[in-house]
Amino acid sequence: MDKKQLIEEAISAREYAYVPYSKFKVGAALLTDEGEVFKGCNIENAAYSMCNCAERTALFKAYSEGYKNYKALAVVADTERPVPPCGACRQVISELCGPDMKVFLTNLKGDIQEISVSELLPGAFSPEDLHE
Ligand SMILES: O=c1ccn([C@H]2C[C@H](O)[C@@H](CO)O2)c(=O)[nH]1
Ligand SMILES: [Zn+2]
Repeated sequence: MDKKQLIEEAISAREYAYVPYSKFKVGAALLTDEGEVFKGCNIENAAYSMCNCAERTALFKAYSEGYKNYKALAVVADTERPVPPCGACRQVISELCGPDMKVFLTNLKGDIQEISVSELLPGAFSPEDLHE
C-alpha cells in the first residue's frame, strides 16, 4: 500500500460521508503496521456538536479492533488547500499515533501536504501531563 493507494482509499471513504448540514464530505484512510487499512468518513448529527470527523472515525475504528500501531493517515476533502484537520482530531491523532507517523493532507485537485504527527500539533497536551 503506497501513498497514492492510501489517498485513493480516503477518496472512496469520503463517498459515505453523512453531511446533511455542512454538505462538506471528508474521507480518511489509516494504514496499520500490519498492512490493514481502516477507512472513515465524517458523520454529522442534528445536535451539531455530536458530529464526528473522518479522521477520528478511521482511528477509532482501527483502535477498537485492536490495531494500535499505524504507518500513515490520509485525509481528503474538496478544499482549495490540502484539508487541515480540526483541533480535536489533531489532539486525538497526537495521542494514538506516533510522533513520526506520516499524515497526507490532500484535496480533490491532487495537492498533497505531507507532515508528521508532531508537526500537526506542536506542544500537544499528552498523557505525561496528567502526572506530577
Ligand atoms: O479535517 C476535517 C475537517 C472537517 N471535518 C468535518 C466535520 C464536519 O462534519 C464538516 C465541517 O466541519 O467536516 C472532518 O471530518 N475533517
Ligand atoms: Zn476533526
